[in-house]
Amino acid sequence: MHQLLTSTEMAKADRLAIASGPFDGIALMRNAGAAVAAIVLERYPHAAVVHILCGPGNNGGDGYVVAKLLAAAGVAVSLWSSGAPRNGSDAALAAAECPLRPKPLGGFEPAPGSVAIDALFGAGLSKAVEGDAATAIARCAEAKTPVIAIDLPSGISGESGKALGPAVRADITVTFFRKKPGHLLYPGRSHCGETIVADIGIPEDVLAAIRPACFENGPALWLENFPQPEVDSHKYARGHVGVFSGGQASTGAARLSALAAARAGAGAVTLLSPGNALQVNAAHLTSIILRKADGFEEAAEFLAERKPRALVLGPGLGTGPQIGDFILQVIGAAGGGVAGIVLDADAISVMARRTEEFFAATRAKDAPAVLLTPHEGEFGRLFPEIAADPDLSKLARARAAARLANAVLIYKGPDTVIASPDGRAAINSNGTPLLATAGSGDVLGGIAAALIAQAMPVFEAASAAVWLHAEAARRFGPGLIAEDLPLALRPVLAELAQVKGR
Ligand SMILES: NC(=O)C1=CN([C@@H]2O[C@H](COP(=O)(O)OP(=O)(O)OC[C@H]3O[C@@H](n4cnc5c(N)ncnc54)[C@H](OP(=O)(O)O)[C@@H]3O)[C@@H](O)[C@H]2O)[C@@H](O)CC1
Ligand SMILES: [K+]
Repeated sequence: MHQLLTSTEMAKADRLAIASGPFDGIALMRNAGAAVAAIVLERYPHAAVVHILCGPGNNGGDGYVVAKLLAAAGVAVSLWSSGAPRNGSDAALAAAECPLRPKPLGGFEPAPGSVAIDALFGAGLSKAVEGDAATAIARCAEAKTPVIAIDLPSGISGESGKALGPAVRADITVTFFRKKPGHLLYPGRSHCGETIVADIGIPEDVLAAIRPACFENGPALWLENFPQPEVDSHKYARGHVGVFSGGQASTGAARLSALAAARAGAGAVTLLSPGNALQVNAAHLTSIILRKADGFEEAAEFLAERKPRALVLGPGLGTGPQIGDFILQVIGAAGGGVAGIVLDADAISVMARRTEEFFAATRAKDAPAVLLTPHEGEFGRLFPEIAADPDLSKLARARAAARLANAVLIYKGPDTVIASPDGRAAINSNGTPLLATAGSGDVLGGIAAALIAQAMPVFEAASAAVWLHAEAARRFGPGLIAEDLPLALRPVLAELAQVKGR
């Protein structure tokens, strides 16, 4: 259920389902309407009136089916239409099968104690909602009428989650077969309320032909690749992570990354510290290995001798010009042995001043895989043209940036998007405002590095890290600070290990 479908992919699912039978278009529409009607009866059994607002397309068609079924169940139904469905469409058939006559939408006023079904626009939304439909949306909001949206809250793009003008704020959104990106990307997500996915008889095997490239992030996406330590595994076989520390006044961020990497299962973690910060790092570390690395030569010695599988560069590293040289040199030297380099925080800000050299390094033939973890501000600095394009959704921005940088991206925010240069993307849905705390990003980088070091492919490792990080925060609850996150991973990891062991 974790695949997210674009409107083109959903239309293909529809066509393939009709071709394979037994349901034709109107039968799928009847199933869709029946699913919505069942939810209305279950959730609002005492509604005084159910207002059904139908648009001119097939979303409206679903509404006519709901009207017929609820009326047959003895519910007081009031039907409103913004225009007759096109002749010959499934919606026209559904309207013809409905015994109720719709009233013109312009006269709609929600009655006290009523519930509204939003069947105005769904996948076919093509422009901003205006006129009677916009007025109807405003009237529901003013009267605080509970709204159940069919497929999408009208006015929200299923593709981008953007509001094209006025948009319904639903309490429940019932969509069909699979969610769409707009259910998870903001502001769409906040317009959906609870999103319920209903089965309308489209067979699962249509997905093999559609090959969706976008997913809701969760264990279903990556559990297969999630590391499980073997009984006889050696600590270095469980993956060695190297984390570069900043100077003596800014060492904490790297230590948070290092500790998180250790908790996330890296067999060994080395903190590479400038000589002037060894004392302060040593005073705070126990199981983490500490090694002096002043400048590139000593870092290169570490790479050659200890053969780490993953590196974290950025937290607390500083933003001086020599840091930029250092990062480019490490990327250049890491190919072959290192499976992935996580570049976060200061590393992103520094590389944003040298994008040409940076992208040349990440695109080089033998470059290690790179994982970038920008928040909104860092994204804007590193990818200014993509960030400034008003037509792109967050999903599209993440994908374009991943392609440009030839890197996996964790584009952070309340709807974090993980994107791979191969076009795959995942949208995270278990985020929590608790994660908006200093040092939380450092922990995320460490978790991702640990999973890469344990042989998880970088896109899957990044997705798993984002999910684990949020899950740990949610379960810990209020009062969370970044120091708590590594230990808070433990119950989440234990549960995953149990599921995987089954
Ligand atoms: N695919 C499936 O498997 C299944 C799909 N099903 C259902 O079908 C829905 C998709 O139906 P759909 O394609 O007919 O699109 P829909 O959203 O009804 O709107 C299109 C109409 O609205 C118009 N219009 C658009 N925006 C407008 C605006 N702002 N202001 C004014 N007009 C506007 C647009 O006009 P046009 O752009 O052509 O000028 C066109 O006339 C889907 O969401 C689901 O509910 C289910 O039955 C189960 C199976
Ligand atoms: K709708």
